[in-house]
Amino acid sequence: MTESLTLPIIDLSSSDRISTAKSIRQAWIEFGFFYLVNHGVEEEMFQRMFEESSRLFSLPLEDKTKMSRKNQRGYTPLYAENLDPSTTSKELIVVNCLRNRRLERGFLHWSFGRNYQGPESMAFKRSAGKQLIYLSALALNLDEDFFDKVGAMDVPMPFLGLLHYPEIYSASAHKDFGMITLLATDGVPGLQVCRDKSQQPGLWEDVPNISGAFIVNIEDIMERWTNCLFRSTLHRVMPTGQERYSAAFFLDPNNDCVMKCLESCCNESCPPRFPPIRSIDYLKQRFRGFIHESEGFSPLMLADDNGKSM
Ligand SMILES: O=C(O)CCC(=O)C(=O)O
Ligand SMILES: [Fe+2]
Repeated sequence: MTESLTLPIIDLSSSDRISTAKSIRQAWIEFGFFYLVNHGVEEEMFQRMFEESSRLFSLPLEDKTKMSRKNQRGYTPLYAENLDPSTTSKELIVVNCLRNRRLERGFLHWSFGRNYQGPESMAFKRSAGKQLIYLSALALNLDEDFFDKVGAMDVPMPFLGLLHYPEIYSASAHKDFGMITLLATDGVPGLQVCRDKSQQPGLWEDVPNISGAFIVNIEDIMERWTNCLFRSTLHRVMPTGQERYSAAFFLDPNNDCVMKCLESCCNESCPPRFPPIRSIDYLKQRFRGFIHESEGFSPLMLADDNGKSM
């Protein structure tokens, strides 16, 4: 039987930012995951977003295919993800949260909470994602605005992935590629993490949903930046026989930001493990081969802020 994991709970509304940053550091070293509460996005917005997601996924396949994935955004059908061909992979719709396209506009409120009054860049400054970036810098003994100073956040790349798992569908074991993920689920179980990927067979633990909380995890870019101090943890979604909806807000640095091992994460006895690399070059390497290039379905490309592929 799979055990349930008790992840730490981080309260974003706490006025003691130093203590919050310490708890985040501990959580990301130990688990790579935590629950985030009091983050400013009301439960009612989660509800509205899942209703809208359900409406979109129930459209006929030909309508969904018209939104086929291009430049990192749009519809990815069942089975198209290339994580593990032996499993039944979910369908998803990816929207870029900092744009004003018709499909994307409706999700801005959800992504940014009630603070959203436009323009999007202002809303982003107050979003839970941005606050987490500030707290992560503090957690790494850096200036709060460190990630602004290195140009990671001047044109951030936040993508909202709406995910749909029909009854028997799942997501195979993977780690996320970017910086930080904020995940909301409709409460149907299935998410599991494997804390020690070297152990064979791996021990998978359930991550129960907490109503109204985000499940937040570190992604590979942050693991690399921190010289593996913070853990990008292997996770998957198992089929439960119930239809399931979730939404993942993937926060990536600006494409041109160069990720160089953070000074607070290396020293003579622990030298940098990875050479510096531009965020876009790293992500391109990682995304290559991730999506099947089937007929009528665009190969995955990364886009700059004007929607041009790079
Ligand atoms: O649906 C979930 O609970 C997890 C989704 C996920 O891990 C992902 O999209 O990267
Ligand atoms: Fe993931």
